[in-house]
Amino acid sequence: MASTSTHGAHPLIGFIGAGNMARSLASGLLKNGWGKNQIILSDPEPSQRQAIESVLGVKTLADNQAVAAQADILVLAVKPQALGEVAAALAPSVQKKKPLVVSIAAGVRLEDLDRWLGGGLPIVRAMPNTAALIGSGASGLYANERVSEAMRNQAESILRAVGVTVWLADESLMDVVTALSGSGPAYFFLVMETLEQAAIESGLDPKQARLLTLETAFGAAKMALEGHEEPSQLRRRVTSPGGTTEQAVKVLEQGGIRPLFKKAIEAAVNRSREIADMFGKKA
Ligand SMILES: NC(=O)C1=CN([C@@H]2O[C@H](COP(=O)(O)OP(=O)(O)OC[C@H]3O[C@@H](n4cnc5c(N)ncnc54)[C@H](OP(=O)(O)O)[C@@H]3O)[C@@H](O)[C@H]2O)C=CC1
Ligand SMILES: O=C(O)[C@@H]1CCC=N1
Repeated sequence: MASTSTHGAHPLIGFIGAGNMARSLASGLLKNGWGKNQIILSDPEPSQRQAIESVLGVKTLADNQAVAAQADILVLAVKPQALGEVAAALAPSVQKKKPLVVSIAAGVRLEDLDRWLGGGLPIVRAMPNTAALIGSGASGLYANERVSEAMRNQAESILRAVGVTVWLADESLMDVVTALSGSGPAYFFLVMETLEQAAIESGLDPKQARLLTLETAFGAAKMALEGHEEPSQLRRRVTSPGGTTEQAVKVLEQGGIRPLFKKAIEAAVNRSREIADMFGKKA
């Protein structure tokens, strides 16, 4: 096994749960110079483990405790509803090993996770998004007070392997990040679906409608990311006075696109809080 040093230069990173997110992160780490022998994953499903071993070439185990007993950094990547039970079972191992814990579970607060794990641990909470699968993710991070500067850098380097990261000033902002960038890909997919369908209904060939929709979304995102101008300014540049865009944007504004998105974000924020309360009540 790679290293026995705690948080040393070549730490061993263990993933509990080897689903989509854990695989994306492990794959991102490998592309960013981590060695295959620095990564280990546990998952109950044999076919899942076999697939990971053959695709990524990293070790997998069925036993969560065996991973937790050796990992310097332990990434918890099971579904939020499973985390209470999984974390409580890991408590003896993590209390002995004292790893840096990184949780990517949506809506599980640090305080609850720390309690399930037996208390006193350095924990970073992260909210990535599905674009981590292709290395274009965006994550919010928040650390508890036991996380040192070096540990923050370690946690950040894991999430940065699959995209950009921002540190939050307050844990409650995780709910906003979940609503914005965690759920956000779904909003853009919905807009793509809607535009494509409208173009088809206006007579365009479906394949052409798909291609033009996706390339338009990509081109707009790329221009905005280049950062030479604000998105509002870029929008104004497309909107010729008396032209076509002006009419479409007017319909969207009059239809309440801004208050509608505001309401959508608020609904997601509220649900994130509800989920946190629901899981937090579990012993
Ligand atoms: N998907 C997304 O867009 C985002 C997800 N997240 C968070 O990431 C986490 C993982 O999500 P995702 O990868 O999508 O989900 P997946 O369902 O793909 O991954 C979870 C994995 O955990 C395994 N698992 C279940 N029970 C246990 C157990 N007791 N011990 C070890 N492993 C277990 C599952 O196995 P099996 O399939 O056999 O049950 C599965 O392989 C979640 O907490 C989610 O909130 C965060 C941001 C965005
Ligand atoms: O919809 C959800 O609850 C999760 C969290 C962010 C993305 N998917």
